[in-house]
Amino acid sequence: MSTSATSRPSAARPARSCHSRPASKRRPPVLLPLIAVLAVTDTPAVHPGELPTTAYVQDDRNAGATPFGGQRLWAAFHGQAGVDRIVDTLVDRNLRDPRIGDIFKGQDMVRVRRTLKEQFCYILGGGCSYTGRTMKDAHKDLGLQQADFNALVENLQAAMRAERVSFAAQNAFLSKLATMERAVVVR
Ligand code: HEM
Repeated sequence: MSTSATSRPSAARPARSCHSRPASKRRPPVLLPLIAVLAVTDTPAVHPGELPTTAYVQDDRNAGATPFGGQRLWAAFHGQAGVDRIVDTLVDRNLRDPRIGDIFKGQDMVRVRRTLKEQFCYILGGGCSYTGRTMKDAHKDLGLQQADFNALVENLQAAMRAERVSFAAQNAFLSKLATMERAVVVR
């Protein structure tokens, strides 16, 4: 078996390492600032069937409310399966609703469904992470009015009723969402 001449550093052209350059000629460490910027602006992964969004910092606090402690609310909403049904009913009702349906048309409803499920699970104490944008950012270009907010709340109440969530649990959850009104509605 012959040894290939190319596998050895040639005597005429000794192998070079960047560390052998004098410090003054080394390339500037461009990767370090790039990594620092990415850590702050954090481009979230694009999930299957969803459109990319502009970069934002992912944080559970973007959900807009702190989670309930314990498992009481999570159980009252029938866990993940119950939350999935409620969000699907809510989104379907919103899309069919003549008062607010047009606001949702043409939006990335795959993403809205997914992030709403995460947000509800997070707030209800189901232990999910919320990966979406802040309520202010997500709604800033929609020009939403109080009447739009009220229509969505009505649809959510109907979805929770259909899931047979107790009125006490419905009201506890609605009180968390009420605090987001200022971030969602334009005044
Ligand atoms: C407390 C009430 C509300 C909550 C908790 C909520 C929650 C959310 C969430 C989690 C998202 C996705 C965020 C993301 O993409 O990162 C979203 C987006 C959206 N929401 Fe809401 N929302 C509320 C009120 C409303 C109302 C009243 C309307 C209209 C009637 C509305 C219309 C939309 C639309 C159209 C989007 C998609 C925006 C886009 O992708 O640019 N939301 N909302």
